[in-house]
Order: sequence, then structure tokens, then C-alpha cells
Amino acid sequence: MATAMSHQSIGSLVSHRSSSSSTISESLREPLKVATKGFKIDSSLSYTSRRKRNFSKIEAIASKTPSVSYNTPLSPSKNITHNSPKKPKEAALILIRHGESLWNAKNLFTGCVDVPLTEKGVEEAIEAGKRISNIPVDVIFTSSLIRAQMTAMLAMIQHRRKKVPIILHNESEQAKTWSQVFSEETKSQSIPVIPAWQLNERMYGELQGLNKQETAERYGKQQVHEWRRSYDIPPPKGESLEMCAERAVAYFEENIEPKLAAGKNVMIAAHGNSLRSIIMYLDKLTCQEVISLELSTGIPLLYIFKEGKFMKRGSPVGPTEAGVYAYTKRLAQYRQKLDENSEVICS
Ligand SMILES: O=C(O)[C@H](O)COP(=O)(O)O
Repeated sequence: MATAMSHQSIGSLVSHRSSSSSTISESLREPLKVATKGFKIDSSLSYTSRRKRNFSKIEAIASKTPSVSYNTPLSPSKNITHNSPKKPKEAALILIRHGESLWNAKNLFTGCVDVPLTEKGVEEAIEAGKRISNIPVDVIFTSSLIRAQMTAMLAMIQHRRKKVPIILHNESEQAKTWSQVFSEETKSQSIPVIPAWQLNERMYGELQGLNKQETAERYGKQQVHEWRRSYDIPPPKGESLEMCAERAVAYFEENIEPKLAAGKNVMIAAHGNSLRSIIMYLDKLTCQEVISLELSTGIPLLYIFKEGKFMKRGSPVGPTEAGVYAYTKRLAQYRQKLDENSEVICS
């Protein structure tokens, strides 16, 4: 896609992080002055009050503090209970945008339309899986859309630990009951995959199914760019990034961060815009900075969560890349274990 950018570019884009040491609750007590040049946020528009406060807070912190380097830890979320200072829990967080879909290939606005991966998308997912095959994964969150679920499953097939990813069906009590596993041993050899509609692609409204190029010719490049990349301008009858963030980031805070805080390693397979909103939250990007954040299909991004802070580690280039393991002992030890037990666990 014309907008796709390599993971190296993503790395450089996300270097706009804030060094604020305020906690969320501290920052919420401060008066919020939210205005970035040429981009005024009217946070009263669509957010629930809690969400409004969180994002205004992110903006307030980001606009008040200087940019800092790539690896600077962020302040903790208010949802996180701190672990014992003696044994701080650490966890890996992998974000992955689905591989190329049939509508990516046709350059159509897709949004919440549920289309599968192309062959190239399948290959991208497998390649992504190889890149993260030495990184521990205890639980997987996906959107409810097949392209994200295919990506998660294909990626996990490559993992050296060879646990079986199992989709948890929570759509009804019966679905839950009928998909139960009754062996603890089998459970320990599987990875729960939790689908959540909140992680779906932003709803593209009346653009869904239209060709992106033709839409730009009809409505003008500038208008279409605003619909696709601005923070708070929704496409006709669709969701703005701000609206998408309202549900995706809320889900992340309420369901995913507590898992990380408990030391669980998490993979999220989702979409360009739901992940952009989550990265905006993790990296404290301003609503201007997020405009230029582009995610390529099938490129995994690694974060380390430690002591309530997220540290971005970029995209592992390969499973044995030294850089990934240099940052954290725990990942290095996990990989060493995989190497030592490879015959047992990979059989
Ligand atoms: O929904 C879509 O069309 C794409 O997945 C994301 O599209 P975008 O790059 O136009 O936001």
C-alpha cells in the first residue's frame, strides 16, 4: 500500500515519547491544556468521560514535556497494581498488524468488513511468526475479524514452544461450555486466543468497499487523507481514530494491561488503526504525531512491560537477533531454555 512504511520507519516515528514521570492519577489532577499547533482537540465530542480524561491526559503530558529517546520508560497506567519491589514482574508485549488481506490487495477501504488474507498475507504472517518464535507468548488477543485471527494462528504455528493456540468462544454460554478442555495437561500445552471486537479495525463507514485511489480522485487527496489519518475527523458515518481509540485503548487498559502486570506475555493481532491507537497510548504520541504513524502488514513490534512501564524494542528482524535478547535477561533465559529443550518441546 502506498502508505505502508517499514518497521525501521515506525521505530523512528515512535521516538516522540514523553519523559513525564507523572502517574495518570497525578496528571488527571492537573488542569488540562490540550492544544497542538493546527490540531485542536475537542475531547467532549465522543469520548466517555473516563476515556476523555485519559486521552486529554496523554495530550497534556505529551505537549508539556520534551521528546526523549526511544527507550525511555513511560509512566504506569492507573489500572496497574504495583508488584512487590523485590521481584518486579516483566512481560513481553507483541503487537502485530494482520498480513495483507484480499481488500488490501485491491486497495479497498475495509474497516469492519471481514475479509481473509491473501497468499502474500499468509506468508507475511508465517514470516512474522518466525521473527517472534523465541519470544514467550502466554495469551493472545485478536480482533473478531478473520484476517487478524488467521495472522495470529499462522504466526503461532512457527513458535518454537509448539503450544497450540485455541480460540476461546465467549459469544454465548453454550459456546463457552461446548468448547471446554478437560485436561489440565492439555491446557498447559495450549495458548488461549481471546477475540475482542474492541480490537477491530476502525469502522470506515460509507467508505467501506470503495477503492482508495478512486475515492481520492472523487473527493480530493486532502479530504481522503484527513479521513484516513486525522485523529478526530471521522469518515462519513464511520469512526475517527479518536473513536476507535475509545474502545480499543479501553479494552487494552481493562483486559490486557492487568495480564502484563501479572507477568503474562501477550501477543495482540489486530489492525492498522486499532493498533495505531494503542501505540499512541503506549508511546504517548500526540494527536499530531499519530498522523504520521503507519504500520506495515505482518510486521511484529515488541514492547517490554516492567514496573508498570512500557519500553519499545522495535521489530525483531529474526528469531536469533541479539538485540532483542540483550535488553532483558528473562527473554534471553527463555530462549536458552528453548535451545536446551528443543528436542523435547519442538517434537
Ligand atoms: O480498513 C482498511 O482499509 C485498512 O485496513 C486500513 O486502512 P487505512 O490505511 O486507510 O487506514
